[in-house]
Amino acid sequence: MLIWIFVLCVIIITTSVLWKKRWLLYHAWKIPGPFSVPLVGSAFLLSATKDNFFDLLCGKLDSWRPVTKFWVGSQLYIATTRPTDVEKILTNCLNKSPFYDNFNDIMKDTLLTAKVSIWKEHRKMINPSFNLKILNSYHDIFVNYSKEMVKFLDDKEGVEQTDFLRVIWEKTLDAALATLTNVKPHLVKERQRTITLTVKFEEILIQRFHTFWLLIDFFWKLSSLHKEHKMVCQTAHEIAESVIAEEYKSYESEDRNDDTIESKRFLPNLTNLNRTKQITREEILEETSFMMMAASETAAITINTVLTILGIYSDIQERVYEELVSVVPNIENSPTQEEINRLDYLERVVKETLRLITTIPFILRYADEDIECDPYVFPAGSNLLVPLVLLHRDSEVWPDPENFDPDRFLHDEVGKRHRCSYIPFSFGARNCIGLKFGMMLVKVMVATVLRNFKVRTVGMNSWKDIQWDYMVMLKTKNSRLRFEKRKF
Ligand code: HEM
Repeated sequence: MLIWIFVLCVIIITTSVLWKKRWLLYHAWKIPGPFSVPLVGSAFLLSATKDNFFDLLCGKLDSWRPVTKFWVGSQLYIATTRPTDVEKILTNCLNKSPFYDNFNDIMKDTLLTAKVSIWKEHRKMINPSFNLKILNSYHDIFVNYSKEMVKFLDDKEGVEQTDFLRVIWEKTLDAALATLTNVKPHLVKERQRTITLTVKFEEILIQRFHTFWLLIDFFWKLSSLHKEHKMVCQTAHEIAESVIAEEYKSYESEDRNDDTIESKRFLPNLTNLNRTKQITREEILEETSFMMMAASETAAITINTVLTILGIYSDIQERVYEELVSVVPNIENSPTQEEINRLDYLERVVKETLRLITTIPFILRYADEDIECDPYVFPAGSNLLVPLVLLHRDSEVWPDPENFDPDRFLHDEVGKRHRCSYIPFSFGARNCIGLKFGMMLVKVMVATVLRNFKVRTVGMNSWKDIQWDYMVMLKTKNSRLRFEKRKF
């Protein structure tokens, strides 16, 4: 008897779940996709170690392109590499996928993760701090931290750099603090630990994703990894709190003038808005913690990848150097903002690097409503995966896509492509707020290093020899760089 009651309950629950999801299932059914089994979906096709997950995911999505659906448990994922679909998704779906909830312990209601209602308010408050006038005032600060990198390399000339990313990251973190806040970086105790903690946070998440029982919340919360994760998040917040405390101190000690450019920077601006109760201190803490990481890590990774690529393709590096010498003839002079803007070839090199090796290779949105992408409907309730890295390597858009060729970004070539065929900073209202900041910082740092040094990548002949560490961002794993001082 009991067994029959149990079977009946299972049938009732399954039918009611299927009934609730009938539209999702109906539209999903029409979209092509790999084999999937009840409860697990197609997740077993994506099971891999952390070392080969990125290649496996790219390989599978590539073989299922241009549009595919797959199930991970009860969650429907739809991936597309058609630029027209991508434009619709990034314009209409501003909410992030529930996948981003994994970051909630360290950054809950931040620009990256917040639900659209909170995001809209925060973005409106933060946008003015990224206008061109304010960004232009950062140029000299970026130059100063670039010179520190040159000084570091002068002291270590000829020494093989096996973790140059860390060296760059320390400089980009200081540059972010010196520009986005009014705090002098050296006053922030243990700021270098932020980097160690960020790396640890990412490692813990990777370990969680690759241990299937840790994906179940109940087991995750009982695990020692979760305890470690909590400790990392707490310490990261303490460091961000110390930045905010310094900001408040400088706020109180100086004669206030709210019309200066300095008062419009990211943190001073939020501190002002806190006085008028438009944002809480808790929200400022979350946003600051995330912004420092977003600004410093993405830029550092991009600079490291550009240098690694130029170390491999020495002919391209020589062209960058020739351009640098013609635009900034006197090595004693730091490049001015106007000179940096004239480095067209360097800009094309950075863009081509971000095409082939997209720092953030995937983004995920959530469909709150049905999105029509002829002949399919991406139904409300699905997770929409935009594989930027595959979009950027689509042979129908990019002839010989695996060839590193900066001239793809010559003005006339750009005009021939769909505007969503190249979007390393995402697209639409929820794109990267730091696009211009990031491009400026990357160009200034790379230009300053290459004006002084020739870089060589040890043991690699092609970008395909680079191995990758993937967790949200794509970092080089095996890059060994050697710097030789240029003779003048
Ligand atoms: C230099 C290389 C950079 C790249 C390739 C990059 C790329 C991206 C991408 C693809 C997104 C969308 C992420 C998603 O939707 O999941 C994003 C978002 C974001 N980025 Fe960047 N970024 C860079 C630098 C920066 C810098 C320097 C800052 C800060 C100064 C920054 C701040 C942000 C913020 C706050 C968001 C969330 C925006 C929102 O949802 O409103 N990024 N970035």
